[in-house]
Amino acid sequence: MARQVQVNYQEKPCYKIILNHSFDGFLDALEQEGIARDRKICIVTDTNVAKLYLNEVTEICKNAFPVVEYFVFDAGESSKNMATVEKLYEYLIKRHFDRKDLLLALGGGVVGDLTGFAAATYLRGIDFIQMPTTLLSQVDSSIGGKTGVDFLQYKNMVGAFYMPRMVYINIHSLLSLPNLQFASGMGEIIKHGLIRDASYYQWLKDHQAAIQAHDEDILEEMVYGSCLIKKNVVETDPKEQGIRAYLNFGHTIGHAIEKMSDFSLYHGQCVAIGMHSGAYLSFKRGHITKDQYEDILAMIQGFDLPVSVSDYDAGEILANTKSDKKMVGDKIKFIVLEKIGQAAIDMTFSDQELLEGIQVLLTDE
Ligand SMILES: O=C(O)C(=O)C[C@@H](O)[C@H](O)[C@H](O)COP(=O)(O)O
Repeated sequence: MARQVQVNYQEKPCYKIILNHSFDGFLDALEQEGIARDRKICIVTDTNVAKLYLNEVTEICKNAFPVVEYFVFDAGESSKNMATVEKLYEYLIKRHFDRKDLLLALGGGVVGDLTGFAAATYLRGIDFIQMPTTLLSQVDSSIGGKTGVDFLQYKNMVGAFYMPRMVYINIHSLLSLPNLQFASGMGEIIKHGLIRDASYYQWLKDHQAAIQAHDEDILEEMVYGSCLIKKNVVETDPKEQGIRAYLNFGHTIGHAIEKMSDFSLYHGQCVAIGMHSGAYLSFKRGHITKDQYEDILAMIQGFDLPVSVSDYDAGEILANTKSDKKMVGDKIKFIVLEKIGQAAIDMTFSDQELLEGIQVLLTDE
């Protein structure tokens, strides 16, 4: 086995992130973590991931579990809702899944968030394992126990903090990712460096060519580094009472653009665009220099991510930003960079300043 990261919850060991280069080590990982196998398992995945990995993972599970079921839903953010969760509940009820049984989330962020939420609520909570297959889910959404679905016009509006029993990462699955999805994950990875670790940010710059060539050892190093940063943040503040909000850098405006694009832009692309605003406003507040601001833009673009949008109205973006669930009264909980590698919460931005931060994103094309 390659590397492992222990994640604690409320200062007690809770689950491990296990990095590997195939799905083959999954049974050994279950054994190592003392996860019982004399129970039913339901693999939850989407139509895209099912084509790639469902057979392989099902065969592996059949060597360990007496009953292996699978539930496949349509790929995409449009499935991340209560209707899909209800279908999953029904599927589990019909197959007599009880409280000692297990769910396995095989896929990206939508699969992990939705399966985790179903696990948190079905029979008041059954075990689940995260098996993230996208870059974004490996470094971000599978870690920290945020589970949930979108509701009405709000992203991740209904959910629960609910910890997985294990996160099993197969780095090799990154090699089959479409370029846009790989870039989307890089958005969160760049964010990790910017908010928490300047040396990791520099490392990403220094290894850009190898990362983009998908050198598997370098990818492992990068995923491991990001997992460590995320682990550190969620251990310090598991329920987002304080510094966990730093992980929202780029998300406040990013979520608004994601929704306005009708989810045609990937999450990480929208975070990249949102980070542009965050970096710009950090520069305007005098926290970072113009050179650093420009360096951040170049870094984001260097990893094939957008820093602007066309055909959007600044006022509309602001209005959508203000409908984010993270508003405190009429104030936006905005995340800025105090310097490269250190974020801060700032609730003092006026609408005028925010509009200026949005304006820099808009192009005429
Ligand atoms: O784990 C967290 O906390 C994060 O905020 C990580 C984000 O990158 C992630 O997109 C998260 O799902 C956003 O959560 P939300 O509470 O802002 O919806």
